[in-house]
Amino acid sequence: MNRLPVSILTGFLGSGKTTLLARALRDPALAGTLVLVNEAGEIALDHLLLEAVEERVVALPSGCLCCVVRDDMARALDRIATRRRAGDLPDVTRLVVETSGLADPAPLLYTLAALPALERDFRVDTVVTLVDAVHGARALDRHAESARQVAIADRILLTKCDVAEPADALLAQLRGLNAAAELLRSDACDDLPALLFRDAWHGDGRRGGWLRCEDVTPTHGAGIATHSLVLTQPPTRLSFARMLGRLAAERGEDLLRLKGLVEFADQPGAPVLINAVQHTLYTPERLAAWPDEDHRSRLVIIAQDMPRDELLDRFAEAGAA
Ligand SMILES: Nc1nc2c(ncn2[C@@H]2O[C@H](COP(=O)(O)OP(=O)(O)OP(=O)(O)O)[C@@H](O)[C@H]2O)c(=O)[nH]1
Repeated sequence: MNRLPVSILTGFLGSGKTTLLARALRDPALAGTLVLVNEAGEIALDHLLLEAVEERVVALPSGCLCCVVRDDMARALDRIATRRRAGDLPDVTRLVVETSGLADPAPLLYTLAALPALERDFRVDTVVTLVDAVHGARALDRHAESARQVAIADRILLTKCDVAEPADALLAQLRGLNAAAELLRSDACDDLPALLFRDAWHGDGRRGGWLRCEDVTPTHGAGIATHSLVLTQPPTRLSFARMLGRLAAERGEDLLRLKGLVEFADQPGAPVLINAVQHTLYTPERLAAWPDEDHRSRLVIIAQDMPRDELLDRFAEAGAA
């Protein structure tokens, strides 16, 4: 059975997640989409707002997607997987998880990857983070969760551009937090199924779009920066795996996202797609060929309070820089 693609929809309180999801679910292309909603308040309301598809929406108990609720999430996912395997959900082809506006979404990605039972059944496709063009800058300044939601995104969607044009300062802030993500506006985005699901982790990797981002020095108070590294020497698979394992173990909290295409000395000819979120290293995937003419091994790392020199030292240790 194929793994169910999962889209994670995140964004600070009131950024427009439920509004967007209600719009998206009216699209026939998303007919087979199951939705998990996780809310911050005591009373779950969002699932009521998604009435058009209520039978497809499961509201989790209140709370953030932090350690406490991770169990509920894991249980909900496990139930979906079990029912699918039993042939109970023949029409379900995708899953959207709307996170609480107060949640750091990294633990959810961790839950999906770290539990073998879930990794077998689900595949994180895209992380979409909504940022309110009106209040977004303030949320980013005041709430670390908001910054982490942006840092972990594959796509950042600016909402409420009908009310205010996003300020240059906000755009610079977003770029400073995550130069690798695609930056889109909701008023110019009609194809919501394609926004939520585009096989970003793998598809983007093949096209290498996110690898073309430039280095960005930390401008944000939270100390989150995007580092682009080009490896000058091919590491061996073992030295690279050891180094990444150490990085994830020692600095996992601060390693928000790592993606890369690396050609190994002991496996030349094609690159391997590397993906990590915090403590979680996803199974590397060997591509059939380089996605474009650029055959340099390269990585994009979004991290908090991690000086570039520290990263360079670690890669040098693995014989890669
Ligand atoms: N003008 C305008 N209003 C919007 C837009 N998107 C959302 N809103 C409004 O913003 C408010 C909050 O939107 P929600 O969709 O509830 O936001 P949310 O992210 O689900 O909120 P939480 O569940 O609290 O995290 C609602 O009143 C929406 O109608 C937009 O693009 N333009």
